[in-house]
Amino acid sequence: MRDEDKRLAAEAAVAEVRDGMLVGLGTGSTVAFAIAALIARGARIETVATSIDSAAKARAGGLVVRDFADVARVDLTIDGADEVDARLFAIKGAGGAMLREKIVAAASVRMVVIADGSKRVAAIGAAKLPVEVLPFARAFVADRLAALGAAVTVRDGVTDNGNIVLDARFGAIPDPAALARAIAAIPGALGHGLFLSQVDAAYIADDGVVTRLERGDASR
Ligand SMILES: O=C[C@H](O)[C@H](O)[C@H](O)COP(=O)(O)O
Repeated sequence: MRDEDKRLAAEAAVAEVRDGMLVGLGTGSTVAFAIAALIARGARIETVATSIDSAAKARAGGLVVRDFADVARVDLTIDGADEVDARLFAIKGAGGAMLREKIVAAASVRMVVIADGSKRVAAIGAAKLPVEVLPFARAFVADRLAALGAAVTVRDGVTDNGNIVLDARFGAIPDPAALARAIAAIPGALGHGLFLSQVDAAYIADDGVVTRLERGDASR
């Protein structure tokens, strides 16, 4: 059922895609359904990808994937999330792609999140918050994150950028904007999974029913 909901959310977001667009492809199991839907539709688009994995999936289906290093503006990005709340605050990065995802989101005219209902929360903060860290700065950044109140673990492996990920568990995040600023100010912390301003809309599917949350929509 969860996979079916991921697929429904992905297809709802893909309905926003128009021929000629440059589309940002996020990363993860939900985005895989969006990539599959774009391929199945034969969409006449170009894409940029936020991970090696998403680029490979898109190219395997015949989509054009441009090098983001040559791109400054993306029309629409579709990405997953680990948690999303009614403010359209999200935590991302369980798959370690949050640094590239945030850059592509920032370059995007519109960014939509797709998720099954398990990702919808009253207030983000229970999920681990991933922080991409220059390997040189591992212990220093871990210490600073602990000083901010997190239980910190070092993730195995490296990101597509060759860096490491520290997972910071805060349990709750009463002031997400202050935390985002504090983490961004740590030298060696290259990016983190708090998305507070980037998400314009979210398609969330719960037991076969897709709900769209739109930024600025008072009915949320
Ligand atoms: O780094 C990974 C990304 O932020 C994903 O978009 C996020 O973790 C959601 O992934 P999934 O759709 O597999 O739950």
